[in-house]
Amino acid sequence: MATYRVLVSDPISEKGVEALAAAPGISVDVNTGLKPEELLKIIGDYHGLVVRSETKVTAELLAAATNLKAVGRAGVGVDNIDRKAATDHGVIVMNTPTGNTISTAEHAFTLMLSAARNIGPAHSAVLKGDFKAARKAYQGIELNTKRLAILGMGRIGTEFAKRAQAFNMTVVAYDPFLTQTRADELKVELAATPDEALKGADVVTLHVPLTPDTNRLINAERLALMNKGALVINCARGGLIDEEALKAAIESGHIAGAGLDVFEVEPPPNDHPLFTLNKHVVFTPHLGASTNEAQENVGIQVAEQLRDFFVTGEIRNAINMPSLDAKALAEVGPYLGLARALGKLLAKLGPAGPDSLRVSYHGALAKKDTGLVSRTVLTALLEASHQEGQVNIVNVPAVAAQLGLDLVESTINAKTEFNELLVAELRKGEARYRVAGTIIGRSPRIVEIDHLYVDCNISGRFLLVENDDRPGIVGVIGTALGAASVNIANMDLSRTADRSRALTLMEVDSEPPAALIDQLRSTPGILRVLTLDL
Ligand SMILES: NC(=O)C1=CN([C@@H]2O[C@H](COP(=O)(O)OP(=O)(O)OC[C@H]3O[C@@H](n4cnc5c(N)ncnc54)[C@H](O)[C@@H]3O)[C@@H](O)[C@H]2O)C=CC1
Ligand SMILES: O=C(O)CCC(=O)C(=O)O
Repeated sequence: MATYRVLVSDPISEKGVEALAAAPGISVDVNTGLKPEELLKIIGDYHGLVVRSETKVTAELLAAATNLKAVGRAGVGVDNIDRKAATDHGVIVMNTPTGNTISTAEHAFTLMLSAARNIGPAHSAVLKGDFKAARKAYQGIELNTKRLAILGMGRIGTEFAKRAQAFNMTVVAYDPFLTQTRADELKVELAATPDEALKGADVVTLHVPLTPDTNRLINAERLALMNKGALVINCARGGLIDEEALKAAIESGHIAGAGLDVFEVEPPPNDHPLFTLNKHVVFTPHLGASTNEAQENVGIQVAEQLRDFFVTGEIRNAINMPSLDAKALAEVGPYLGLARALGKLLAKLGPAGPDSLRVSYHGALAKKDTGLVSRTVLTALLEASHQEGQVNIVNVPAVAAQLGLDLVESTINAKTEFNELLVAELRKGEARYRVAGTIIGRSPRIVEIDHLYVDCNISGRFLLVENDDRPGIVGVIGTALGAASVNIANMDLSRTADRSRALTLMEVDSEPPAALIDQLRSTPGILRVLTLDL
């Protein structure tokens, strides 16, 4: 069994490390706190990498990670991972979306309560002996009946809303994917835009990912839409807020305070502009997910996901390719080998520079989760014209797009003579090159080549000969193979209904020599000769 080396470069729970190390064929090194240049030196030795938010998985690191197959993020946000570079290098990126939801919602809620009641500065004042002065200085606000804007109504935003409702706050939410039905279910007002949510809000809490679209989502104009004396809570990502604009709004007295767990740059510099406003802002050092429970959840989840990926090929919570759970994998798994064979076959049969690859699914197969099967056909097709390792299941859509090759998938419930049929067709202009296969019993078989029925294994060495359908050709081929000492293991004959064309597909025990191929190609009546290594 292959051994996969996994590096854990940020601290995760011990149970997570144990779960990974116990998996067959996986060895784990825990090496946290490495400097980027130190990580760069060793990353080439690893097949898997486990990170939290400290390790920056940059394009440079990925370029050096020549053996890397998967990065597991023990947490939600993947903004510390260059997703495009990972995809281009064929590296799967997985996160653990559910393990720290409650802890983060609770932490954001704690920041809201702390900001509303000045817990941070009041605490410091007590320690400094300013008890009496602090009792005067730190009069807070009640949250009861206040209007709360939630930007990002995903897992954490939804948990925050439930807690706010228990405090009798009115909740308005903006999220491009929040429907009116879901908003009604959650008993929140649905805002059509972030501005609509912020207008007249007493508190805003952010629960969106940091992306180019959400960068500086909260700026001076949006802060101005909120009520005077409003609070700003950010337990998502620092880059969501224009920190200078927040400072100005607090200094002007329009915004009363803030609770911030995250910073645009982490760790923040000692002269961070907001640090002078520590009477108004409560800070925590990115602690949202730092509870025993959350860390155990995400540590175990990431370990199990990586283990299953390396041991069984199951893909869960991938952010750069379709996921495939154990049940779906069991259903389509037998088709993956067939898909590879069809892709390789098309690479031999098809033209250079095809326009599109159409993969269609017939019968019961049409109802299964076949995204990975289509990608497998495409990968095998493109591998044939690329250097080893250049194209794989993760980066194949990007490679195909660069080549101008469209992948078109269709599910067709029409009856065929097979219960299930996988058809792959390359198109270039009006020309079509089509192959198909199915599973018979437990055995994957290629059953069609360019509309001619065959019955052929999906692996082995083959000689394909297309010829005019006339007597004697099979004899010529057999004699030539015998003379070259190439033994025929299996042979399949097929012809068109009008008997104009015939196909002979032979599984052979050794590589047919080039001279034999030339000899067959120059034989009258033989139209095409191909060797296939499936
Ligand atoms: N401080 C910490 O330790 C932690 C921070 N986080 C951060 O919290 C974020 C949210 O986490 P989850 O709720 O688990 O993610 P999620 O994926 O369940 O929810 C994110 C929501 O944001 C919405 N969204 C995307 N773009 C938006 C936009 N422009 N405006 C409004 N909504 C938008 C999405 O539709 C989605 O519903 C993560 O991306 C991560 O950055 C997560 C865990 C811990
Ligand atoms: O690993 C951590 O503690 C950070 C968690 C986080 O920010 C996330 O899950 O997005």
